[in-house]
Amino acid sequence: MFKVLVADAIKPDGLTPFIGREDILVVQKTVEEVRNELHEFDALLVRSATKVTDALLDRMTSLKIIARAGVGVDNIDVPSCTKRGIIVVNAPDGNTISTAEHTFAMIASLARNIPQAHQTVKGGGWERNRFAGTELKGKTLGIVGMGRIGSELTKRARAFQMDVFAFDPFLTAERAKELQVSTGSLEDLMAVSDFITVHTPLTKDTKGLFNRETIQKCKDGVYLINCARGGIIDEEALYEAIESGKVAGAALDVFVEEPPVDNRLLNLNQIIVTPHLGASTKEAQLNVAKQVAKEVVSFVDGIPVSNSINLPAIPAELFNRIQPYYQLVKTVGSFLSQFIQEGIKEISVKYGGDTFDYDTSILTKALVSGFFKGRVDVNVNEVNALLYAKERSITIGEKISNEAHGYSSSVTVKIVGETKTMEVKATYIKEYGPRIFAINDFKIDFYPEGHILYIQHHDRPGVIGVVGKKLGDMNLNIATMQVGRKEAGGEAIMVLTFDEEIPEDALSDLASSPDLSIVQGIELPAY
Ligand SMILES: NC(=O)c1ccc[n+]([C@@H]2O[C@H](COP(=O)([O-])OP(=O)(O)OC[C@H]3O[C@@H](n4cnc5c(N)ncnc54)[C@H](O)[C@@H]3O)[C@@H](O)[C@H]2O)c1
Ligand SMILES: O=C(O)CC[C@@H](O)C(=O)O
Repeated sequence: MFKVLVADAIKPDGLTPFIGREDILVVQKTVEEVRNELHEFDALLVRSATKVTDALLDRMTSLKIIARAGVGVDNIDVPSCTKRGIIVVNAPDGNTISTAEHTFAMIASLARNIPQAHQTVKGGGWERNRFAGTELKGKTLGIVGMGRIGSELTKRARAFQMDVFAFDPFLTAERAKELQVSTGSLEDLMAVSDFITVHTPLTKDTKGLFNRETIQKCKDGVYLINCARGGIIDEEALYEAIESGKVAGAALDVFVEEPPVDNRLLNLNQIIVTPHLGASTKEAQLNVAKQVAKEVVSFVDGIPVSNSINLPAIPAELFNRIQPYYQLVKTVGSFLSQFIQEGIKEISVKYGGDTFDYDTSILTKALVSGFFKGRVDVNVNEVNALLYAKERSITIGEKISNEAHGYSSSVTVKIVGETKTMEVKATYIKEYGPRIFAINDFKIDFYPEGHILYIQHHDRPGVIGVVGKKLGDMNLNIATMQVGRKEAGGEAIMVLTFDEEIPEDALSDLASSPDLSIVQGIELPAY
């Protein structure tokens, strides 16, 4: 049973993708409520309340996937998840419209002092002069961060006849033209904008982007809006700038500490605030809950997730195309791993032929994870495979070439160990399935699945008979057998498959035969 912990307030209507799945158990409780069963959960669904720290991950030993019902993953220790092979997914576009609408509501409220006026009237006041505002028409809105929310905001600004000036280092001239916005540096934006709103993630570059020094570069009487993450506008600097009159007002949906405790900004009339409500609409919450629940279901079904933070995205159509090689490289990794039982220095792969016209890094990650699976007792998968190898100073090489060795496509995988080097060539043939067609330059052709016996021997009459007799005496039935050699009378190999696992004593008995130089049992997963 795959156990999912829904730890934060995630809309139950959004959990419909789990309905009818008898293999998935969904538990809606906080981390505290299930503190003694944390090790049992395979998936964790959160919003921003649950802090997914390294310490929590230590206790969730079965965790395979964390889904954030929203955009920002700053409440999740993503590097620690990556190290542990835990996939982190989010719901990047489910709350875009709601957050853009909320931001625009904040801009309009600031311009017309609506929250302050509302409060005064409710208190019996009627101060029309005090709350006179400013028109948005003809004013410049500076948008820092022109991603999903920033881009949506431009449409709302245009409807109010505002000019938009954008700053985003990743915004192309073509996209800016499409969005009908002027662009320039952050300083240019500060110099021309009457209202400035930030829509970036909180990173080391964006933390304190608006600080004592940079705020001084803004127009006098500017309005600042933050509906992204607390800290992008430095809270102390903002307080001082409002007190001095440099900033006319600010709207904050987010704070460095949430909820804000003893925050002086809350004492200022020029500040309007909401309690991190950007994404809090029924539509956004339904969208994000559905998106992340679908991701978890895909994960359970072995379909690649679409919005992973620590894995490359693979569209379903591409995955269907690469799937045969995805599984093949894992199998080849496992095959080689069972041969080379010593320290590894290098794993390299060459992709040959026309199948590989896409980013093959996911295949390389699958290969490396296939190599380590079963070899080490930590969870090595596509999320952490390259990091795991790097931490152990194992060089990973990847090349694309035209050479497919007579097939339409093939992969060549080489492992360099402390004392041994081994190379396998494999392909996938439609309707025949996967084939290993060369091992260390021995030509061979077999289906890499199940219980396999690899034997290396000298090519001379009678050796095959010796092997057959020994196996017969042990009552082991050979399912298939392939032989390969480089030249007559030289070294040769046999690859035999069996319907059942080859017992250890059978392997040691064969290994004691002077005719056989290598005897290796190999277990591979079924296709
Ligand atoms: N208040 C809320 O409830 C709420 C809801 C949703 C999202 N958010 C926040 O809003 C942020 C933006 O969301 P989004 O969906 O638009 O994300 P996005 O990834 O689509 O856009 C972020 C943009 O920021 C840009 N950027 C990154 N660093 C920058 C820098 N130093 N200077 C300028 N631009 C920079 C990126 O190029 C990108 O275009 C999220 O990171 C999240 O933290 C808040
Ligand atoms: O869960 C929420 O309501 C906040 C979501 C928001 O901050 C986000 O990053 O998507």
